[in-house]
Amino acid sequence: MSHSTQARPATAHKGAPLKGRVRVPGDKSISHRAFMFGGLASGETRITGLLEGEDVLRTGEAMKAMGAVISRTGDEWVIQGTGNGCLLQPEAPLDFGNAGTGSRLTMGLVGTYDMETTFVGDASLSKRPMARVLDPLREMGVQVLRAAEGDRMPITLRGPKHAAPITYRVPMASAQVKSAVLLAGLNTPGVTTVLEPVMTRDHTEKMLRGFGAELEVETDANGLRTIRIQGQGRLTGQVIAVPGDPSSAAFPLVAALLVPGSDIVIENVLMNPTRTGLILTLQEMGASIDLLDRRSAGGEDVADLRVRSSDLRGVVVPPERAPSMIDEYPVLAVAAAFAEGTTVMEGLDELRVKESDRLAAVAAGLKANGVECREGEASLSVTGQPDGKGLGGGTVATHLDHRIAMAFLVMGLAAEKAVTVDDQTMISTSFPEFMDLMTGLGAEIQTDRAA
Ligand SMILES: O=C(O)C1=C[C@@H](OP(=O)(O)O)[C@@H](O)[C@H](O)C1
Ligand SMILES: C=C(OP(=O)(O)O)C(=O)O
Repeated sequence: MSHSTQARPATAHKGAPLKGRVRVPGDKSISHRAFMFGGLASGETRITGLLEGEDVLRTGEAMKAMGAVISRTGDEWVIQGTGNGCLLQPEAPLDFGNAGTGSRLTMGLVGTYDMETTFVGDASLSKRPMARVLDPLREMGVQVLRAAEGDRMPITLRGPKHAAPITYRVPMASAQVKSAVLLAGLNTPGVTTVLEPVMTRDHTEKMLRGFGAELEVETDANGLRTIRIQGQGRLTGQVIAVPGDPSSAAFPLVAALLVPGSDIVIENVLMNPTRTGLILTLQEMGASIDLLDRRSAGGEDVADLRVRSSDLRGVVVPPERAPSMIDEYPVLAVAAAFAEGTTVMEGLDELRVKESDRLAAVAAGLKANGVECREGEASLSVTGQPDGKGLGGGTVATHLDHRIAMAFLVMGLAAEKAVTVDDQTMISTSFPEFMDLMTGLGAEIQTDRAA
């Protein structure tokens, strides 16, 4: 298992303005799905721009363990898929490391196969709730042979001889749960239906269609989405260019807003409307973010983002916006720490079950660095200090959570005193180039000796 590696702290200091043009790595959600659907389809899938973060690479390893042939040639990843309905029983447990998306989607993907599959993960993933995926799978006939208390990993699934299609209303705003049910439907005869009351990222729907699945979506007047997938259809290999991840772009973006005199461009960022809540919120706060050269690439909207340092003011972020910026709250809270007035964020219940309890981790990190904030059950309010005076000087506990580490390193670039995070190793799960990219823009971040 990977994360027995020693913790490596890092410290960020206030310094010169950030300048330059950068590209962030490929979108994590699309990269996971590209490996999965390519591994399942008939024929060859070729992927450029794939995120080569640990989370995604583990999905690739899992697909290999079930029969896909995956190789990297130059900048391209090439997959020979197993062909529809032909996944093989893996010989060893599938180790998903830190990745909720990889593990939950794969449970859906393989759960309805007539085979036994074991899922393991690191200390963070082993604490995360899996009942949200196991419950609908049970309804489809999947047996959970083993699970730790409260339906947590390690988990062993045994697929049924004949899976049954279901209609499932997703009880929380979660693209992972929606996707797991749709993927289970792929190997189930008949039509599997997912009802989604609150729209979440739609990469599964879009990409499955692109691979040739028979999938239809209807949205009613109240915004309820009905997604129907015809089981046992045929997926065919595709050519995929993965756009830059807006959830990774968020870190250099907020850093450039906060460090006076900064002016940067982040190229080729995914602008799918289910992912742009942070940009909208920051613009409401007064951020100078220009979307340059908006274009369509591989069925997705992308743009180059020009970001200039800006004076921010506090806003109220409505709960219904949460799904479109769910992974961006830690760095938004950091932006709010430098805004005039108070920023109120609501509808954050899902933050409690990410790689860490992000609501608690963010509040503790802000307090350790002199920021006034209040943590509610599912809300956070942060009162800012526009010039960063008096802020910083603390060490933040990251709890194996990449986004907590990156968010607080961004804070250190603008606070009066340096900010230290207790461990930067997890950053490689989603953004291995983070340190190089940030220091290339002029940021002062030092890696400290192993703790
Ligand atoms: O489907 C996906 O690719 C993801 C969905 C989100 O999780 P939830 O579905 O748990 O909200 C998000 O936090 C995660 O980083 C990626
Ligand atoms: C929540 C995240 O990922 P996952 O659920 O895939 O671990 C994230 O990347 O912020």
